[in-house]
Amino acid sequence: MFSVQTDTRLSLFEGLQPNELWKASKELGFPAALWKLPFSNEVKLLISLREGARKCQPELDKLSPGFLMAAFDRNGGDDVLFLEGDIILSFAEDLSIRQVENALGEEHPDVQKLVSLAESVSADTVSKTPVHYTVPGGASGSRERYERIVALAVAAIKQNHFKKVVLSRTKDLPYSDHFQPARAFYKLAKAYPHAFVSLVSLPEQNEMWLGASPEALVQQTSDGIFRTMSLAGTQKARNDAGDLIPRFDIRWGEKEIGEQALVSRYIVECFKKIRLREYTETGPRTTLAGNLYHLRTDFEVDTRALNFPELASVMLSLLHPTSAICGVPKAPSLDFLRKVEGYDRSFYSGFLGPAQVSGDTHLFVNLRTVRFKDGVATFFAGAGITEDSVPEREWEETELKCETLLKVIATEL
Ligand SMILES: C=C(O[C@H]1C=CC=C(C(=O)O)[C@@H]1O)C(=O)O
Repeated sequence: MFSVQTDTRLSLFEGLQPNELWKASKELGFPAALWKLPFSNEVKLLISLREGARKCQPELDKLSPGFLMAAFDRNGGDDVLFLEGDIILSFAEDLSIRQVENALGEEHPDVQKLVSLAESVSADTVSKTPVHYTVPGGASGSRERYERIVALAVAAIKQNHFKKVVLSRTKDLPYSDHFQPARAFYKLAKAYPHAFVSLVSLPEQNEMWLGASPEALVQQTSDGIFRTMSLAGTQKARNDAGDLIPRFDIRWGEKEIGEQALVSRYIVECFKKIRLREYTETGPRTTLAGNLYHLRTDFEVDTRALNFPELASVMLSLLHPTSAICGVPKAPSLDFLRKVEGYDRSFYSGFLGPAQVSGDTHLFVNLRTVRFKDGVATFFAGAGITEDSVPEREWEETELKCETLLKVIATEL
């Protein structure tokens, strides 16, 4: 187990706001991550006082506190990015600092540099002129391609190549120099209390990722409880008047029930592979994720009772990529994606989240996410294709998924 002398004095950081520290770390080229766990008001900011994120294997029980970020396609186990938790700050809802974990100490020159730059970033630099952007609707060039590959996938499923594949697409929009990522993060965190909201800056890649994920991949808390979930099946959560449809009025069709059952079965198969029978399974239940409802089943294991502390690492390597983002069976559906999807998903549908922060690990699937790079905001969304899929509806589903973020941050771009 890792042990570092951690400085927990508030003094140096007192009065600083997350957006000031965010901007300072970006300017200094330090990788950083800002996040909020589902149903929590506490926001955490992790800053890695190093030139880049290091690469590692996600052996969760052996890691020091940090933030992991993995691409969708790990090519049989490629390393994942690890943002070292040199400084981890916890902010209350009123943005005051609740806790500081500073592994380098207040005297460290990079810590001093960061704090003095953050102090000089005045909150008044926030642009007062709102940049309005009308989200374009209707058909785009890529709609045709997407619907064509959905039709191809349905044909492949009917020919028994696989049972399900999750096909994704992107949507590009420009963003202006006035764009304030930390402000967009707070808007999302407020709009989606149930989601894992995160903002990650990767200076080496010259990109930022903002997202509101509804799907936990692997969680392990300091009391030894391991959790994962199967999440699939999608329906609009609001009627045409914009009112939330009550959860209990939601009815699911055969397509969605089957699609989600495949994900649950996949998780159970992973447990079987390691001969683990002592898990609880709750669901499926209808769960809200932004502007959408999904079907969700929760799985839980007491790793202490089983004396199995490495379960989270083992399950991570078995689960990713799950059938909620790849397909069933995994190998032929992944092969189909690599050949047909036609673009690099990068970190979309990979996983990300804090590892060993206060003894807890919370890794989420990188869904409902947008990448900011070179003036282009790229939204990513996918839909589970089964033999009952209708290409037009799947496209519309991906539009709804893009809207999860767009609705909240369009005026910020
Ligand atoms: C692949 C995505 O969502 C997954 C998670 C929930 C429901 C899904 C679905 O209904 O297809 C997807 O499996 C995405 O948001 O890009």
